[in-house]
Amino acid sequence: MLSVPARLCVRDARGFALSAPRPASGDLGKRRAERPRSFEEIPHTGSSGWVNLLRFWKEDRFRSLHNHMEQTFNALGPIYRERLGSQESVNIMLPADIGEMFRSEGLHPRRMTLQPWATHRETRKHSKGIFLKNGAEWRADRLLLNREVMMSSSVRRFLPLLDQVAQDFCALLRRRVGSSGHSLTLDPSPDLFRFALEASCHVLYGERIGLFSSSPSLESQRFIWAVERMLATTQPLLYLPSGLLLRLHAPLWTKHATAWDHIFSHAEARIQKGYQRLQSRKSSGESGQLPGNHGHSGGVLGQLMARGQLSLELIKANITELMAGGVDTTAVPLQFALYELARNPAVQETVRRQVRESWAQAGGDPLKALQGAPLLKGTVKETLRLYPVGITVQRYPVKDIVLQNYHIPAGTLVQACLYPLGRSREVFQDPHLFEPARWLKPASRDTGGAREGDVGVGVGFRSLAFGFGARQCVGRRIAENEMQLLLLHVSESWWGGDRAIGLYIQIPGVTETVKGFASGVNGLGVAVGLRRILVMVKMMLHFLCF
Ligand code: HEM
Repeated sequence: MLSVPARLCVRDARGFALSAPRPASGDLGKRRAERPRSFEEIPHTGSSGWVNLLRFWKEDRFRSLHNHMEQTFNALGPIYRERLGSQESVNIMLPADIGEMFRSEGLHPRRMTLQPWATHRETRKHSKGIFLKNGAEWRADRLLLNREVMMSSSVRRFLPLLDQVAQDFCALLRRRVGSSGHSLTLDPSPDLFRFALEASCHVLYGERIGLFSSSPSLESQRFIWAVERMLATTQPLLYLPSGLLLRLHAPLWTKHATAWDHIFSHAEARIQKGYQRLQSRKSSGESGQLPGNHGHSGGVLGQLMARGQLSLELIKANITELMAGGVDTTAVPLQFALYELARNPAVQETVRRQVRESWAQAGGDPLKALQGAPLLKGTVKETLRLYPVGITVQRYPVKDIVLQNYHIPAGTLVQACLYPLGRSREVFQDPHLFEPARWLKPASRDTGGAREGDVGVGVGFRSLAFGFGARQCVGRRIAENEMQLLLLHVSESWWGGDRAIGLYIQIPGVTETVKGFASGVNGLGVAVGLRRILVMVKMMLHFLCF
């Protein structure tokens, strides 16, 4: 059996770690028994705050951040300090410490502010939504939004909308596969971005914007361009002083602000339409919900307007943030979920079998179909364990706490680092394996083949991709269901044909091309990618010549 030394890190072809980051301090139990040490004694990375920030301003920010954190935990142990710009952060990775952080988050938990977004709202005199607000103001809005997107009654309302988009997306893929001779190799990321945007618009506005059509309207094209540009410019702006760039009229800032302006005016147009519809319904004596284009509720926007508890300005602020928060966050893990399913044929087969049975019994009801296929939820959780989009979950504890026997004063920025947590052997058995069944409850494990001693046995704070507690991701239910429904229809679409129909997933930067969703008889197979062929040819030449 291959054993990995504690400080050695094995990586896969994409540069993601296969071995777990291991706490360097040997005897944690012994250290806990000692008197708490001072904050200054927490191991420090030593580099300056601005150097740390600039290090992450790379094309692949996620990977560089993940690798940096993992290497630092390997070197310094399960807790370390570092400067981020002008503030100090304490980074942790073990569930017990993370639990302690959340227990002291207070009634109004706080995260780091996304400064470019906040500067845009301040300069344009727009209200902030829950993403950017704090304190009692945040809580008041958040409770109203929870009712529209987190409660099970709201899930039942938006599930058919998501299902329709997922089915249309798969029909589009099938057509494309069909017209290219029963097999298609694609980089799924631009398509998934469109899928996520179409799904968000349907749920939030109750409106389809036609992104799957071969010629989307000019308005939709402008909108997708604005969302793409806003997301692309947010990343570099995180490491630069937005206020200064604004004063200098720097092109980067102007692009960011103009993209936001467009997203806001898109929301405003929908609000005006909704308002007119609401008024005409009221004047004709009807009350209650707004009908959307497809006979549904007019989306979350319609619900918020019909209830009338948030001002139109606050509705606009929150709807715009929900739109911005939900596109990349689902598109990226979906790409990795397809990739992992494609390169793990046995897992894919198990998921597909469960999906088929459940879909057949559900009679077209998406809620029943998802309930009968818990491996879909496991697939989403497992993907987010290995590829967390959030990188860290942050809190400023409201009281002094002790972590790893170090004293942390109230108000310090503490960050739970999701990637080292998800790949830690202290926390997960065989963390490098993609096993959706590890998240099943013991009773339903038989179908999924999980192993004894794995997750689900009482230790919390391991699945934190959506954060935790009162401030956890408000779009969580939308995201989970959107991803599960897409995987359901993708799995179901390519089942059981006599002829091999293949969707080949190819992600730039990933060296192997993966053959996915081949015929139902053969399941998935991994195709040999170009780079690997070149390596094999080189090896053969080597043996032939020498
Ligand atoms: C896989 C998809 C997603 C992931 C992994 C994700 C992750 C997160 C995380 C980690 C947080 C911070 C939670 C905390 O501090 O405890 C968050 C907050 C938030 N997310 Fe998501 N998110 C996803 C999808 C979405 C979607 C689809 C929407 C909108 C429809 C959304 C809207 C928001 C908003 C508005 C907040 C701020 C909530 C608050 O501060 O009260 N997210 N998300």
